[in-house]
Amino acid sequence: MSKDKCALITGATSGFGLASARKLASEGWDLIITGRREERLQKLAKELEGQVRVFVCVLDVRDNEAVKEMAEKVGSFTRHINLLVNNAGLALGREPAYEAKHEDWQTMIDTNVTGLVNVTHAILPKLMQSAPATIVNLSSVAANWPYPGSHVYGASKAFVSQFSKNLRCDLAGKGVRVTSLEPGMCETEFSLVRFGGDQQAADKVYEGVKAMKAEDIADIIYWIATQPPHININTIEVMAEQQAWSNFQVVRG
Ligand SMILES: NC(=O)C1=CN([C@@H]2O[C@H](COP(=O)(O)OP(=O)(O)OC[C@H]3O[C@@H](n4cnc5c(N)ncnc54)[C@H](OP(=O)(O)O)[C@@H]3O)[C@@H](O)[C@H]2O)C=CC1
Ligand SMILES: O=CCS(=O)(=O)O
Repeated sequence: MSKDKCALITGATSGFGLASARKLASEGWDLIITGRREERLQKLAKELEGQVRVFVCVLDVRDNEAVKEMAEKVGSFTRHINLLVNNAGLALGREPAYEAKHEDWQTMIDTNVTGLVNVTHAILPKLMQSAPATIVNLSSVAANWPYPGSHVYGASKAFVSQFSKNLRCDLAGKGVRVTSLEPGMCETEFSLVRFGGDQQAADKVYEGVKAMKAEDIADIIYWIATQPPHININTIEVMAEQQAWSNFQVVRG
């Protein structure tokens, strides 16, 4: 069994999770990669196995029984988990609340809130046994700043940010750091998923903007995880240089 550092990444099939897997592998970290799309996980494992040990686990974070099973199974791969990247998540839709589908709201809550809680609860004992360790929770600028069409997505990320701070309170002095990472616009499959597979609508989001890339976020995650053990990065909000806040809207009668 390896004594090297080991990271568990949820949502490693795309975007931040995929880029983080590559970054961490290039730095010698063993990996537990999870997500629902098995083919992508196997392809990634093949790519990285020359560099580090990789454990593949097909997992829907919404299914708490499956999450608990995964936490059991990883015991055969590693005795320690030094980094949990709680990354699996999604937005669905950009229409106003009164046109949104209830089903989409439920899926965002089930994934971004319940899924993240499921994984944290199952893996926390292993992180504590492995201290020093780090949890990086993928929140969003949408947790901090309202915008039209963000309704449940932004609210689910506000949960992630506050949960991160509350976890910090309980874990202080126990060697497990917690960071709420709050990125703005990043070009990944995020918008493609948000717009139900409409590539044109997704491309429009990034038109004329040098958006951040998944690799930028992976570098930040790696930096957070490799701070000296006595330092906790509480929150990082990060945006593309071309993105900033806008003014209040006024609806005139
Ligand atoms: N891109 C952006 O602009 C920003 C994104 N974020 C957040 O960062 C995180 C990653 O997003 P990003 O990489 O951009 O998006 P992607 O769509 O590229 O990746 C999302 C990942 O989440 C996984 N996922 C989604 N639902 C589930 C589920 N039920 N169970 C397990 N895995 C799941 C997907 O895997 P699979 O489908 O195979 O299960 C995929 O690997 C998300 O939480 C997102 O909200 C935050 C701020 C900005
Ligand atoms: O979390 C994603 C960033 S945004 O689309 O809400 O600005």
